[in-house]
Amino acid sequence: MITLIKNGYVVDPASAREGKFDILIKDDRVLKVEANIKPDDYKIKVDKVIEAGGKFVMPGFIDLHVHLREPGYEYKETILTGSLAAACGGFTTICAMPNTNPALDNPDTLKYVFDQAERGLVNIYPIAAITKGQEGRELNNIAELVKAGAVAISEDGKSVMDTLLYYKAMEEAAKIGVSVFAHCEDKSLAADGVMNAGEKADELGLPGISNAVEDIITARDVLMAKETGAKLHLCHCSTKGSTFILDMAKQKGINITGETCPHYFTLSDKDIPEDDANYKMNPPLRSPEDVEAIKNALKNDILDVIATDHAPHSMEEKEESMLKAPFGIVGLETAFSITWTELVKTGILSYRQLVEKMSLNPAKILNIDRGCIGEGSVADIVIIDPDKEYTIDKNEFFSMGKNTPFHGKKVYGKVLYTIVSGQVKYEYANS
Ligand SMILES: NC(=O)N[C@@H](CC(=O)O)C(=O)O
Ligand SMILES: [Zn+2]
Ligand SMILES: [Zn+2]
Repeated sequence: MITLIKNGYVVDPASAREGKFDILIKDDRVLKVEANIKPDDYKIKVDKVIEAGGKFVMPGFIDLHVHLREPGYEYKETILTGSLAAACGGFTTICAMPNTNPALDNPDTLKYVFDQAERGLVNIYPIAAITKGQEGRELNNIAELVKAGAVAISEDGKSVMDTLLYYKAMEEAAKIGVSVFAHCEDKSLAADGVMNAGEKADELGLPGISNAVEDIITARDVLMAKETGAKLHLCHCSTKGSTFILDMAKQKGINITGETCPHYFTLSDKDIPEDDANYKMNPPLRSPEDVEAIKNALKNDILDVIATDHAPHSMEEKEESMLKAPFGIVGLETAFSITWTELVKTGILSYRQLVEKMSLNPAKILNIDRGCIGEGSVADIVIIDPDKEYTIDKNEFFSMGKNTPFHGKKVYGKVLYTIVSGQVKYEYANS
C-alpha cells in the first residue's frame, strides 16, 4: 500500500524540517519526504493521494496520560471507545493509566489491556501501578511489569504517600531505566477539598485544595529523583510553584520532565460558573496567576509535554454536585484544537513547540521510536486544517465520557486525518 500526502506544511522537529513537503508512505513506514515527489521517478504506483495543500502535516500526537477505564469501569469508557476518541483527536499513541479495577499491577492485567488494544485504532501502551492495588502499602514487581510491557510506572489518581516505599520504587525504576510518572498531591493536606482554595471556593461554599497540596509532593518527589537517579515525569502540573520547582530541578541537572493539560492553561477557578462537576478535576483549576505561570512555563520549555489526563466518567456521576462527583474531565477530542486556539494562534507556542510538546517529547520520555516523520520512521501522522472554526459539542464525542467544561467553546484547528502505521484510522467526514 502506497500513500502520497501532497503539498502539506510539514512540521517535524526531529528532522528539523518545516515547510512544504510531500510524504510518500509505503505500508507502515515513511519512504520519502521531499518537495514535489514524483512517484514515476521511483517507478512506484500510488494507491492513495491525500491532497494537503493549506493543511498542516505533523507526527501523530502522543498522549502520555489517558484513563481508559478498562478493566473494571467499562460504563465510563472502554479501550475501544477511548481509542476512537484518540484517533478523532489526532492521537496515534496513548498511554493507559493503571487506576483500573483490578489495577494494572500484574502481568495478567497488562496482557488483558494489550489484548483489548489489538481491536483499538491507535497504539496503546500501559503504565503499571507502583503498589499492589494502588493501596500504597506493598511495592509491585516493577521489573516484571516492565518486562510485561509497561512503559512507565505511576500511582496516578494519588501519590504514594509513604516516602520510604516511594524511594524504593524510584531506586528500582532507576536501576531498570523506566520513568516514574508522578501525581503530586498531599492527600492529608488536600483533605476533602473539591476545588481550588480561594475566593471562588468560599463563594460557592465548597472546601478548597491549596497550591501547597501539589507543591509539597512535587518538591519531595524531585528531591527523591535527585538522590535515586530515577527519571521523573511530573503529571498534570497546575501551579506556579510546581513550574518553579521543575525549572529549578532542571537547572540542577535532575532527570525530570513536566506535563500540563489544556484546561490548566485555558481556565481558572474564576471560570467555574456554578456548582458544576464538569469543572471538577484533580488537580483543580487554579487562579489566573497560576494559569499565566503555566503558559509561561510552556513558552519557555520548562513544561515539556501537553497531555490530556482524559478522565471519563458517566453522566450520572457527573450530574452530582461538586462535593459528590468524581474528579476528572475528558480531553482526547478537544486537546489539539484548544492548544491550537489558545497557544499557537496567540503566538505563545510556535508550530515546532506544539509538535514537541504533543508528540516528540512524549516519544522521548517513553523511549519509543515515534514522534517524527523521518524517512524510515513509522508512519504515524496527523493532518490538520489550521483555519477551520467549529464549536465543541460533547454530544459528538466518540468517548463515552461527555464530562467537559469546553462544551460550546468556539475553537480553531480540526483534525482531518489520523494515520497510524500508514493506515488512515480517522478521516473527518467533511474534509
Ligand atoms: N485527574 C482526575 O481528576 N482524575 C483522574 C485521576 C488523576 O489523574 O489523578 C481519574 O482517574 O479520574
Ligand atoms: Zn493524577
Ligand atoms: Zn490522570
